[in-house]
Amino acid sequence: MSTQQPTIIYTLTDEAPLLATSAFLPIIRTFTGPTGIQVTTADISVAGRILGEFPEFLSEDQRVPNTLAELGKKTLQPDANIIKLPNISASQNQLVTAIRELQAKGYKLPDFPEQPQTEEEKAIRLRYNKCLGSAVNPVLREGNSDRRAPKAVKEYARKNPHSMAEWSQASRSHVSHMHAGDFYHGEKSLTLDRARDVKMELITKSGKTVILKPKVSLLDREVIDSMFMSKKALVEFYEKEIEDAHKTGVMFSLHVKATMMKVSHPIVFGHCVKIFYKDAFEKHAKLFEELGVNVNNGMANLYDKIATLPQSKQDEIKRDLHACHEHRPELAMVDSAKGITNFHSPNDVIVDASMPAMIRNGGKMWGADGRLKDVKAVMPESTFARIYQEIINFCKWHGAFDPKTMGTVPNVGLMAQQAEEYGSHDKTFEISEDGVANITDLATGEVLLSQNVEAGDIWRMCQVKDAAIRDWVKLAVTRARNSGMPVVFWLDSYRPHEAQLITKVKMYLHEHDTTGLDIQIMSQVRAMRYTLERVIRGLDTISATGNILRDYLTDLFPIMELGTSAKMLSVVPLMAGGGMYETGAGGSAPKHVQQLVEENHLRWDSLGEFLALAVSLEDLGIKTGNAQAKVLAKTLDAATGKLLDNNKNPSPKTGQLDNRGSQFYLALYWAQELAAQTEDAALAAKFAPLAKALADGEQAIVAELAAVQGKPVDIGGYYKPDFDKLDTVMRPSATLNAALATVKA
Ligand SMILES: NC(=O)C1=CN([C@@H]2O[C@H](COP(=O)(O)OP(=O)(O)OC[C@H]3O[C@@H](n4cnc5c(N)ncnc54)[C@H](OP(=O)(O)O)[C@@H]3O)[C@@H](O)[C@H]2O)C=CC1
Ligand SMILES: O=C(O)CCC(=O)C(=O)O
Ligand SMILES: [Mg+2]
Repeated sequence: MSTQQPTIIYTLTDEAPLLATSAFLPIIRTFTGPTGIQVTTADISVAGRILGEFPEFLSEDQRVPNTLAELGKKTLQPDANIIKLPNISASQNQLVTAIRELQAKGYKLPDFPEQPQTEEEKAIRLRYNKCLGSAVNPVLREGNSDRRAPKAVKEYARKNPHSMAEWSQASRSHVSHMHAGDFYHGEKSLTLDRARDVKMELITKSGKTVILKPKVSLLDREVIDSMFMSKKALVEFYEKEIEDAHKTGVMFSLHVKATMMKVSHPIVFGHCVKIFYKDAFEKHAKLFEELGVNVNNGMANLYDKIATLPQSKQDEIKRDLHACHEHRPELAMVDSAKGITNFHSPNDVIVDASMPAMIRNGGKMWGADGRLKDVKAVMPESTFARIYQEIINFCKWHGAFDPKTMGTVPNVGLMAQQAEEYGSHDKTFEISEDGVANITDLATGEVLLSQNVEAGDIWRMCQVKDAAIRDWVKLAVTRARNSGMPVVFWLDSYRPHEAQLITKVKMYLHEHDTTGLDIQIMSQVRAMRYTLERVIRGLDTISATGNILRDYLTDLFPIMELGTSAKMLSVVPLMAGGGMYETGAGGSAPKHVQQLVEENHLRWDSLGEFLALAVSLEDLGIKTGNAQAKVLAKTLDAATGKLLDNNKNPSPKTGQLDNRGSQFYLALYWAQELAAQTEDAALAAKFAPLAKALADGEQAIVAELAAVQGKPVDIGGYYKPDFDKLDTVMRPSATLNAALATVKA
């Protein structure tokens, strides 16, 4: 990107956010056009990433560049200004479906090798693996995370509180986690004394050396961890908890993050399914192996694989699976109407969103009969699960939170430079044989960290670079200073990794003037308790956390405070000087696409996009000295405030104002704000006619947008929709389109 023109890069992602973009980009360009700010796009959708990975299989005109890699490079340049919408972190099932859709569209991609045998298949599988799970965020997040509810949004939530179910002290809901044998209990950690290249190797009991990762280059003062999850302990834990739920008559649910922990959590998930249906799996072990059933990809995989069998055999397997339910607890449902359970796919229940939803529902999840019930929430790894038990205890005692009065909990999260779990994907292994797992210095042969492991254990290495930690501490201090809020670092001195972080946090705090600031370090459970005690008193507290708690808390608190994390401001100040502005903290909500396709109503709330665009413009204004960008930012913020005040956000119900209507109101208010401001007379003059046209056309536009609803629409694909069709569907108001077209750059 050699252009001198100030540029914002807007990402094209998947599902609902992409749909919203089809309508919003033309609006953005209408407003930025006269100021010379360029808005370019970068396609990082799962379909785009697949195509970018396999150019040699495609015809010339089908080829696309590896946009994600290019955008990753851009994040390392000081002028980067990126608006990042949520993208699919694909499960294997989603990836396979996306590949099939692309193949059906004429892209001659190789099939996804589920069980690669030949070298060629293994190579293809490795390339497809790059598109699996959380494959985008670790590449782009070259900075730490600053997520908060903007003042106007918090005020709006106070005035228009969302519904919160009641909590009863008699609730039987609780969290179950391991007390031994999990990553927490087996963790070892150290800070490097100098830059080193290391390897990860397994020395088996039988005397073999298996090199699992030949080389990892580590920097001076980097923190590394070696940890493992014992398969034996995990399986025993599941047996015990499933039995406990059955005996005590409470519903069972499993909460993992198979997208972000894309190697370890599908395995953790798969063991649970196999234990739950143990009898059926034992009986059909040989057949399942022949069929290549892999329930790490959920029960959906099993049903898919047995579909090729004769009907009588299929019926027998289904009967045997059903029979297991006789002596197993009731399972929480993802979709009780369609009979989809918690075990259907590992990505269906993603802990950051699923636990807050449960807590908001008074500690309940849906049962097979379509009723809300108390539930045992199983999160095997104890490291972070304990925070949820603490908040459940709190709700049982104090009742549900009150959005009208509760304080806010912004987050400053450590995630830069593939920090912690983000960097672990290629350093996580399922151990093949009993032995010793070592992280060994390549040059000296010195064993830095060593673990005794057994076959089936999951062993992984995480790392955090010193510069990332230093930047995180700086960001926390800056946020404390700018907001006047206290900061709590959620760090547990009993956890080896966090003990290393505590030393560094204390050291780097000395680099800042912290006079008058309230900065504390507390273990996670204490931090939760302390924060909640303040929350119910209406007091605000910044949480400074590692990567996983960043993810968990930035859904948990927004969902309590605002009803959704979609309304969060989510900034990534890039360490190289640029900025990435994420929209909300939520995902891509597949249900939303279904509703659009069936009923032509898009419930997706683009408030996150509006907030992100305003800070992106402001940053551009400051860094390039473009005064008009600043005016655009200020007026957009005011327009967003007005949108909230006037309740013009989308409704989930078909027939009412949807995403497109909400965007129309934003455009109207933005144009009015621009016309009314006095800082830039040229801009005021440019947008006055648009403000008038939109105000005059309000009734017609809203009617045109409403008229299309209630009927199915065709967008030409799920993973790779047809952009022309999208344009037609997402921009159905001729009056609005004509008004926008009158503004000339
Ligand atoms: N930054 C990123 O790129 C992220 C990507 N993801 C990906 O998103 C997908 C779905 O994840 P999931 O855990 O279900 O999380 P989601 O946040 O997509 O969904 C949870 C629920 O939150 C509500 N919601 C979230 N955002 C909005 C919005 N802008 N407008 C209206 N409602 C919203 C919806 O509730 P309701 O339907 O009740 O309105 C939705 O069903 C996965 O592929 C996941 O990997 C997830 C998190 C972050
Ligand atoms: O990278 C991911 O998949 C996690 C995304 C997410 O949920 C978040 O950043 O809040
Ligand atoms: Mg999240």
